Amino acid sequence: MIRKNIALVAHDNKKKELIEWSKQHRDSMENFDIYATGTTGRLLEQELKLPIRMLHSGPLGGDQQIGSLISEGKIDALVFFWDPMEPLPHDQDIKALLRIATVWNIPIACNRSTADLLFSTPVLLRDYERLKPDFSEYENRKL
Ligand SMILES: O=C(CO)COP(=O)(O)O
Repeated sequence: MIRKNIALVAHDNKKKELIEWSKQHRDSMENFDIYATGTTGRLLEQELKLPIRMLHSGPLGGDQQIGSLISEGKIDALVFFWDPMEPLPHDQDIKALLRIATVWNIPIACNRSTADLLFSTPVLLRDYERLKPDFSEYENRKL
């Protein structure tokens, strides 16, 4: 079975929820290589006792690092519990991450119920072969 890569990110007001959720799904987590932004990653490592590939903290570029990995085809799913109630200094990075994940057709779970759905099926782990978007029209456009 090919190991899949998952990115986990949560804003401060959502970290508790992400940790609870990931503990609930710890068995499934073991099957993934986990990437996370700095503070989220540190907390997850403490709680799950699983290796986490830690990136920068979000405001220092972590969202952009995950976006870059997505555009290189290295992330298979994104669980991003972002905070809908508070503006953050790196709002543009957050928007950019959500955008690039959409562009590359990555499954994105932004709340617990969607994350539960994502993990309630073995599809993501086993036979899930994400349809790669066709960018040829964009790449070959005549200017
Ligand atoms: O800000 C974040 C995502 O936008 C998350 O960063 P931290 O995991 O470092 O808190």
